[in-house]
Amino acid sequence: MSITVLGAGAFGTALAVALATRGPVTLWGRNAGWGRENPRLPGVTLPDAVTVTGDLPQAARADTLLLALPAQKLGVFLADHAALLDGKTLVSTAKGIDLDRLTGPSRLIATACPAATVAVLTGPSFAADIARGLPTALTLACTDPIRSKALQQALSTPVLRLYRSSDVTGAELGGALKNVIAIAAGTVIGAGLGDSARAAIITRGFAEMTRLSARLGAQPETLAGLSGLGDLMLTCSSVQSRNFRFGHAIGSGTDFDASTTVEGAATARAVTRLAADLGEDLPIAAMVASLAQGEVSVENAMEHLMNRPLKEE
Ligand SMILES: NC(=O)c1ccc[n+]([C@@H]2O[C@H](COP(=O)([O-])OP(=O)(O)OC[C@H]3O[C@@H](n4cnc5c(N)ncnc54)[C@H](O)[C@@H]3O)[C@@H](O)[C@H]2O)c1
Ligand SMILES: O=P(O)(O)OC[C@H](O)CO
Repeated sequence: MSITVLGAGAFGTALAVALATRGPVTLWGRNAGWGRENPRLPGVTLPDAVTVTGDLPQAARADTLLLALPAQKLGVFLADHAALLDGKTLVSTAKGIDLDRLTGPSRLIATACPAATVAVLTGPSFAADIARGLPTALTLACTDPIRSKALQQALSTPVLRLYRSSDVTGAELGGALKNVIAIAAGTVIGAGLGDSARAAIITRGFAEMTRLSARLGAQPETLAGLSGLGDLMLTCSSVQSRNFRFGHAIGSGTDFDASTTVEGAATARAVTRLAADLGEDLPIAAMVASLAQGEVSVENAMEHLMNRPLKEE
């Protein structure tokens, strides 16, 4: 299997480094002139087995392409380059819901590239950890059982352990929705509301994740796995997470670099629209959408959440 990673941000670069322990990997980036150390992943020197290129037609010759672009950029990228990508095995690593189309990466791929085999690679994993070779476990979701096993074999290493799933919808929703809840958790901690409040927001946030995912066709057990609960735990508990740090900045009223990829901000807005269409009540996601757009103060948002009508768990 020949492998190219499309998208030379922190995660694409980390995946290329990890997979280079198995053989040659091509890493394509639109700005690929930074040499052997990507400023998005400082302190990591690319091994010789990684070829960096800005030539997309050449990079897309591989049969398996890992898409490591932000979710809000993926739809246009796929549409622009469908002629190069269709018919390939396309593995999305993006953790978000497209705000314009209200859909996850797998449907974006299937729409733009109907002849492609679609897979999703997701789960608790910071780029820096993967690039350092720290032990990591991920979910590889694909509905084609033969292709799924082949991908699992090809993308696993002694320190990167992939579990298979056929629930593509559940796997990608877990990864997208946990980013929204991580912003909420960061906000709680940034505002000094304490660890008990964080535990409450994570747990009630998980209830929102499973409720919406079930309405969209996901299996509950997928949400309880690495791609859902596992990634939720990681992202809500670590300052390595950009989503958590973004929330922390909101909660503490401090500045945040707007060029940082924070998937949960746009995804919260997408989730709020999806929930309205489905008649689902997702108060934490709605709160994150409002906070991220500066429409509500942290104090008012928390007061609103705490004073909703009392209910059964
Ligand atoms: N960083 C992590 O730890 C991590 C872990 C797992 C999953 N992810 C997911 O991977 C995805 C990418 O995140 P990241 O951390 O690599 O982000 P990043 O901000 O480090 O990099 C994003 C990359 O996408 C490129 N890009 C943006 N728009 C583009 C376009 N239109 N065409 C081509 N390239 C474009 C940028 O140039 C940049 O290199 C996100 O969905 C994220 O949730 C990230
Ligand atoms: O830095 P974040 O918040 O985008 O999180 C990175 C990964 O998704 C963690 O699994």
